[in-house]
Amino acid sequence: MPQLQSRSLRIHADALEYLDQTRLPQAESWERIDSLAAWQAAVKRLAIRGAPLIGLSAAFTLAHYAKAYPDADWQAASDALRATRPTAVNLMYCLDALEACFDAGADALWARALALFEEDRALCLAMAERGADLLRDGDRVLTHCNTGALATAGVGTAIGALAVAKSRGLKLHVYVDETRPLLQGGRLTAWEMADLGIDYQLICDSMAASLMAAGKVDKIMVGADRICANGDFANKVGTYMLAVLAHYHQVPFYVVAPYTTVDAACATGAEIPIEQRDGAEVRGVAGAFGEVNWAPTDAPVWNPAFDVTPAALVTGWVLDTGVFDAAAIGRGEHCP
Ligand SMILES: CSC[C@H]1O[C@H](OP(=O)(O)O)[C@H](O)[C@@H]1O
Repeated sequence: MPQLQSRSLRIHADALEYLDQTRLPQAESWERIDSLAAWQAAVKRLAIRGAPLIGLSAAFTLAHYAKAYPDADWQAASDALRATRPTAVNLMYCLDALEACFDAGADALWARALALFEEDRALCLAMAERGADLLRDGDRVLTHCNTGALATAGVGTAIGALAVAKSRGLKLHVYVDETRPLLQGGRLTAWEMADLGIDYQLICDSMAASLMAAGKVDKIMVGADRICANGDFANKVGTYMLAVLAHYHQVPFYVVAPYTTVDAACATGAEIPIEQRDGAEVRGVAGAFGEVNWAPTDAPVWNPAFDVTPAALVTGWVLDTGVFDAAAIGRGEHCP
């Protein structure tokens, strides 16, 4: 019986189980993590994904490692986890938090990991409430990638706002970007929309422009992997395209994230490390549904996992502590 669990994590005293997100929606397959390498492999292939979830699962993996290997080099272990995916700052936030407890021993790491998990669960609900406050009955909302319960310890970030709005009785229609190349929208958000009973339509990323031109989108809500001190932010590739379109079509564009996604040490988006991923992800696709390659096997590929949206294109930053403009983020007003 897990001590704690979320939609995609089961936390035991000595191990972690995760819902393999590469196999959704066709299969709900739970896998076990019992080593640093197992966590790294799961995160690298996005079986574990989503900025908050990456950080939280790393925290428990490090805490388990410290308990199992009290005389090992915990800093080297933390450094190995930190290097796995460079863009989502929640990973660094969680590992920094555990490293600050090294002198207090393994039990302190475990307690800190539990606190981080409960913190994220609370942050999700807080930001979801604020995001839902921005929605109106009948709104047609466009989302990108996946920002639901699968990616966090709680109700999610942008999708959390949709879930809370639905629980308040608002009728929404959600356009779900399939989100090439790994299809987090088509596979995971569509699955979560059905689970939440929210009316939605799945679209190809290339269809978003025509939707906005037809006046069919009232708001856009996306997540974030790292928000800079000036409000620039990194999110799944394709987000910047939506922001430019939203600006042109005067559609309100919101980023929804916990305060733990804000990196005050990162002055502007130019400083965000953008993860470059294997070209095979663009030449074809694989999952529980099977595998197919449509491009020439030697087709050269450019595959950045994220892109950066400048603060000037953002209507508001919806955090657990409130809804802010770029200047307020820069003044640190979002900090609890
Ligand atoms: C609440 S998850 C935030 C963020 O993480 C996703 O990236 P990935 O699927 O590569 O882990 C996506 O950018 C979401 O918006």
